[in-house]
Amino acid sequence: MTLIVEAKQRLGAFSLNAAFTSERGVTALFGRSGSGKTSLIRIIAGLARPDEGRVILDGEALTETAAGTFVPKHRRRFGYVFQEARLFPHFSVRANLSYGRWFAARAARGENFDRIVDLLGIEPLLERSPAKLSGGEKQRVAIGRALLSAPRLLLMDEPLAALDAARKAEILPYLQRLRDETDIPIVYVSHSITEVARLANQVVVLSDGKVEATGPAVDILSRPSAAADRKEAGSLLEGTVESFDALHRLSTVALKSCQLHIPGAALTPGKPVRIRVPSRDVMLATTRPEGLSALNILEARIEQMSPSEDGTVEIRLDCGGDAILSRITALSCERLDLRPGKTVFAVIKTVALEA
Ligand SMILES: Nc1ncnc2c1ncn2[C@@H]1O[C@H](COP(=O)(O)OP(=O)(O)OP(=O)(O)O)[C@@H](O)[C@H]1O
Repeated sequence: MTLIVEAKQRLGAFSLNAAFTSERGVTALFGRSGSGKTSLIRIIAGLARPDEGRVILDGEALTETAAGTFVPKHRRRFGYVFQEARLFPHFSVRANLSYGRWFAARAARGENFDRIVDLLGIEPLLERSPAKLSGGEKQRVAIGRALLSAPRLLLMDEPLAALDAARKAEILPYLQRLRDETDIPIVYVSHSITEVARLANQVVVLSDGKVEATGPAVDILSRPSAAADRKEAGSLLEGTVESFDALHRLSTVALKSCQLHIPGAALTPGKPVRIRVPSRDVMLATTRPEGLSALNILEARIEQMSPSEDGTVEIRLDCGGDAILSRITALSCERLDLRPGKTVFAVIKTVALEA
């Protein structure tokens, strides 16, 4: 799959001028409120025409202003999931799902139903009415309905934004399965770094209508500028689960050349995982600390130090090939005489890790 998007559009005082290409998996359109994410996804969907630009999916021009091409929304065979589920209130869940299937190309109907119901865990909900579903359950049904239309591309605009943290956590694993077990490409709009870190293969960062950065999620999200909110800044690491200690509910994850211990969820040995390490949860020591409750103490080399005006310094560490960010005060930097090239020990609060 190759999706090429180029779009210029004036919307009142706002001007969108963005282009990206995506190859597979989940492409996240990420940026703060008002950066142009929804305007761009509307152009991809065929809900809006750009003043200038093109949307090409696998060589087929769906929008191409230079040639006067514009395939209307309903003929693009895309699936949509919005912030609110928009289910038909008088239909059961099963009937809502069948509505999606009705739009599928004839060949794609039928065999998919059970697989999608199973993928999203909605079998027990089939005979209920939408009014009797939680927000998270509704959203899973909406995703199922979109999938049953056998879309060539799935567009998701802040699908978790209306849900509380517990419901978000409940849905994220289903979205990961969707990414890993189907081959439908997804364009996913979000302003949440946590969601993007969990789901995205590729990230397109939008800022004031323009593409500020684009590339693999692991590269883009580990940049200090990726986080709109300083509290969210951190690094994204990829590793493989080595083992799970059931007694202590602790998983061991192998990174490039070191290990991290992660509490909580039973991770499956052999599986790839992502771990986000917020920079404010990484402390530094110049000698290996002893008698400390932290389980993750990694030897690292200081690569780069970027002081901020607020009296803190962001320090980029090389931990045996993996980049980890730490934010500490300028005073601590001075006291520890930190500088690029120096060997330090990164103390990472284990509870802060999420796979
Ligand atoms: N039809 C329009 N006329 C004038 N201005 C518009 C129109 N549509 C969008 N805008 C403006 O364009 C900018 C980008 O809006 P857009 O909804 O694309 O941002 P967003 O990144 O999706 O934001 P959010 O996360 O808040 O939904 C905003 O400043 C918005 O006010």
